[in-house]
Parts: sequence; structure tokens; C-alpha cells
Amino acid sequence: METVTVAPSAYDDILTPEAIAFVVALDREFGARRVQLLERRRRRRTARTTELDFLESTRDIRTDDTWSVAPPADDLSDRRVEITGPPERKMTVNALNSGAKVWMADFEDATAPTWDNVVSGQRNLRDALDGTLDFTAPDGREYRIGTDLPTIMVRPRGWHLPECHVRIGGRAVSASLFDFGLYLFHCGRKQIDRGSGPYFYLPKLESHLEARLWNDVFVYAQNLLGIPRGTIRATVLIETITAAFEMEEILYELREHSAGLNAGRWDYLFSMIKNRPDVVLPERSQITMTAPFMRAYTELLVKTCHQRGAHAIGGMAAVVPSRDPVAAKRALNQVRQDKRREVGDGFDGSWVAHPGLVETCREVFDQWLGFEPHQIVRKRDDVRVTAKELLDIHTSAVTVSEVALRTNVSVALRYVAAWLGGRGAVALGGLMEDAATAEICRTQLWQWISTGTPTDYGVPVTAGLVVRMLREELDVLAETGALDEDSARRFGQARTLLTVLLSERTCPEFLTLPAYLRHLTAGATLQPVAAA
Ligand SMILES: CC(=O)SCCNC(=O)CCNC(=O)[C@H](O)C(C)(C)COP(=O)(O)OP(=O)(O)OC[C@H]1O[C@@H](n2cnc3c(N)ncnc32)[C@H](O)[C@@H]1OP(=O)(O)O
Ligand SMILES: O=CC(=O)O
Ligand SMILES: [Mg+2]
Repeated sequence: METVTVAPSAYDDILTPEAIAFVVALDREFGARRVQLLERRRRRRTARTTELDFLESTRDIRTDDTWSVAPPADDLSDRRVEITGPPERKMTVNALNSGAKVWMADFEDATAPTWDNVVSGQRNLRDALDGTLDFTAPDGREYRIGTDLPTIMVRPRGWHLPECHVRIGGRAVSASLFDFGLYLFHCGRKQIDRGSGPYFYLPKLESHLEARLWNDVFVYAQNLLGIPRGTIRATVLIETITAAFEMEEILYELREHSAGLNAGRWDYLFSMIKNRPDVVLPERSQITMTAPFMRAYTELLVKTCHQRGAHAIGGMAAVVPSRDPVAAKRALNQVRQDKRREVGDGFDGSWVAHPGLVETCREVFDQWLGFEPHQIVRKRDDVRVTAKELLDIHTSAVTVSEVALRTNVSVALRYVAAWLGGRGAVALGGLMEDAATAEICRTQLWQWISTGTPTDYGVPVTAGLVVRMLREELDVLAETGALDEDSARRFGQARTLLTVLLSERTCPEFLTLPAYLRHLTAGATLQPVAAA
């Protein structure tokens, strides 16, 4: 048997031999399939010769109208407002006290996966269920959770990420299985005992085969822990263009564990750029949810869910409230409009990124749903979406402004520097920025460089131009004295990383993967553990 090694951590009560053995058992059983599916992703992207389309091989699943997903668990029936955020200690308390129906504790887009973040996040979740979650801020403010808590759903990291601090015979385990396994091990039973269940959000899936892998993991894990089959529930984010063509199949694969689909709009745009590098997207502020290809995607998502008895959950309006009253009012109005569109289209609930937006989202859904917990009865038979409509970006001759270029440079640089410092979500210029929105900035820059997209001031975007802007952005930060020694180092690392990614001939798949491998795994001495 290969040796299992684990990095030291301050949270021995989370990384117990039994918990590690459980994660290792999952990875031994499913690790090889994960690697094959990641290889399949690469082949699918690089070897594609025709436009994407619905799959011929799964037509039967789509045309069979006799199947549906399991009825929602009691505490997942009304999901009109869901708050998301990293399971950092103070934010965990704030999210649980936010008044939302659901809290999505996020190890993916909103968490920089430092070893401390991923293990302490698990401890915070466990403490929340044990009633021992408290926090005293440096300014003396005390944080305690109340009694009427939201339902908790946990989003493990995506299939592409390894967790390098736990190794089997030197090989890093899957980060998805690590996050999923630790949560299920420590909190699965506790959730069932309090009348809830172990619920998950599954990010960045690219095909129904990846959903099948998750379903098999669920069946195996429930067996191993003696938890009744079907207790686990999972909402899949449709946030890649390939998954948009396989929504029915994804629901089908997970049907006994399914808790519907969510429109992960930001990663969806990121995926659109990666998968169709020659189809140039305009600047981010111009791609709204009313763009025809985005409407095609959300309309199809609602129809698919409701036809199969599943919830359709809306996405993130990425504004965060500001302390300036005028900007705050503007942000609330933007969120209100976004949620009105979603509820009118048939979504059963939606996401907010900040406690200050819970009330706005709730009001909109209350007005529409009244006392009904959801609107799955609206089957949306009127919706017909073709492959062409999903792909039709409709952009004639894109030009980009200097402001758009500089915004993407600035957000990418600042976000990566924050991420390297352990923060996976930050507010920049009134917007919530996380791994998904930063990936859009980074891949847009790459796309504009690789296609020589013209600027509206007459020159094409080149690597030289963007690299110069990165340097200028850094110079401004240095001149204003905004950087101490540590942050100057992280900004330097961020600039180097972005420069490398922007100079690749084919669009690098993820920025978080090389960033993790280069910067978040250094220095840990792993110790053998006896457990597994
Ligand atoms: C594309 C996607 O995947 S979207 C989903 C993933 N992304 C996310 O979940 C992002 C979630 N949001 C956040 O992380 C935060 O709102 C940020 C980083 C954008 C802004 O946070 P801050 O700069 O702290 O905002 P602000 O100062 O207005 O916060 C006010 C209070 O609300 C709390 N707060 C803000 N957002 C959240 C949240 N999502 N969950 C819990 N608490 C929150 C803050 O901790 C702060 O608490 P305090 O008053 O007790 O100190
Ligand atoms: O995870 C959500 C997204 O929009 O990306
Ligand atoms: Mg996402």
C-alpha cells in the first residue's frame, strides 16, 4: 500500500486519521477516473473540428419524458434567496445570520485554497453545526450565530484542482474529493440529525460524465459512512458552454441526488472565451444577461429544470453595496432588476454575494412567489433553444476602449495578488471579484492579444501593450505607497504569472491551477500518517 502523507495543520481535530482515511478511500476509488475525465476535457477542446451541439448519443435521455429528479429535500424546497461566500470564520457567522434561505459555503470561486483556508473552513462548518462557532474581531466585536439558520450547501473545488497537502504515494489527491470528503465525514451525520442533510454545489462540470462521477462518489461515500442513499443532494452549476449542451443528461445522471441547476454566469462567459478563442467578446460591461446568447442559456436552464421537477437557481449580480449612499442605491437597483428578470423567467431562487443584498432579492421573489416555495409548475413549454442560439454571440467587429483594457489589467492583477495573500473574493470598484470574474479579465486580455483586436484609439491590442499596462498599474501602486513588503512581493508574483499566461499560444485553462502549484504549495513538509 502506498504511503499517505499530510502537511501539518493547526486543526488536528479536522485532519484526524479517520477523516484522512476517508478522503484517501475516495481518492483511491475515483482518482483515476477523475484524471481520465480531465484528459477527455483536453481532447475535447483541442480536437474539436465542428461547432458544439447537443449530443447524439444521449438523445434518448432528452426525448424520454418519463423521468424526473427526486423531490426536493424539505429544507431545499424554498430557495428564494441564497447567500454565497467563503467559510472564513467571521463571514461564516455573518452568512448564517444573514436571513437568507440557503448559505453556499464556497471552497471554489470565493476561496484562495491555502492549506489554512481549506482546513479552517471545514472547522468553521463543523463548529457552526456544533453550536460552538464564535469569533472576536480585533476591534473587540463579538460574533455569534443566531437560531434561525439558513440551509447549508458546500461547494467543493472543481475537478481540475489537486490538493497537494495530502498525497498518496507522492500523488496529490483531488481537491474536490478532499473538500467533499472532509465535509461529509465531519458534518454529514450532524446535518441529518438536525433534520437537514449533506448538500453540495458542484462547480465547473464540463460534461454529464463528470456528473456521473460525482453520483458514483455519492453512492460510494454514503455506503461507506452508512448514510441512506439519496440523502446527499447536489445542485450543479451550469457554467461551461459544453455543460449547457448536456443539462438534461447532468440532471439524469444525478437524479436521485439532484437539487437542480444553477446559472453560473461568470464562469460561463470565461468558458465561452476559452472554447471559442476566435469569437471575440466585447468588454465585460457590455455583456449583460439580456444578450441573446445569455438569454438562450438561462431560458434553456429554467425549462430543463422545470420539465424534470428540479429547481432552477439564478446567478450572481456581481455588485456589492457601497458605503456611499448614491452608489449603494444604484447597486440595489441593479440587483433588483437582475432578480426581477430571473424570477420573471421562472427561476426559483437566486444568489447574492453580500448580506446587504439579501432583503432586496427576497422582496423580489416574495412579490412573485408569495407563499409558494418555488415555481417548478411553470414548465416553460414556450421555450425553444437551438445550438446556434446558445453559441450566437452576435458581435460584429469588436473594438476595445483603453478603459476596458486597463480595467481588465487592474482587476486581474489586484485579484491575483489578493488570492496569493489568501483572499479569494474582494470588492474592487463596487464589484465583487472572485476567481470566475478574474478569469474573464485574464482570458479577455489573452483573446484580444491573440486576435489583435483593435482598440478604439487605433492600435491593436498586443502583448507588449498589456505588459506595459501591467507595469504601469504596479508603478502607480508603488508610488502611492499602497504596498508593504509582503504585498509588493505578491503583486510581483501576480504580474509574472499573468505575463506568462498572456503570452501562451493557446489559452491556458485556469489561472488558479498554476498559481496554486507555484505559490500555495511551497514549503510544506508532509508527514506520513498511519491511518490509511
Ligand atoms: C462567480 C461566483 O462564483 S459568485 C460566488 C462566489 N463569490 C462569493 O461568494 C463572493 C462573496 N462575497 C464576498 O466575499 C464579499 O462580499 C466581498 C469580498 C466581495 C466584499 O466583502 P467586504 O469587503 O468585507 O464587504 P463589506 O465591508 O461591505 O462587508 C460588510 C460586512 O458584511 C460581511 N460580508 C460581506 N459579504 C459577505 C458574505 N458573502 N458572506 C458573509 N458575510 C459577508 C463582511 O464580513 C462585513 O462584516 P462585518 O461588518 O461584521 O465586519
Ligand atoms: O459560480 C458562479 C459563476 O458565475 O461562476
Ligand atoms: Mg463559478
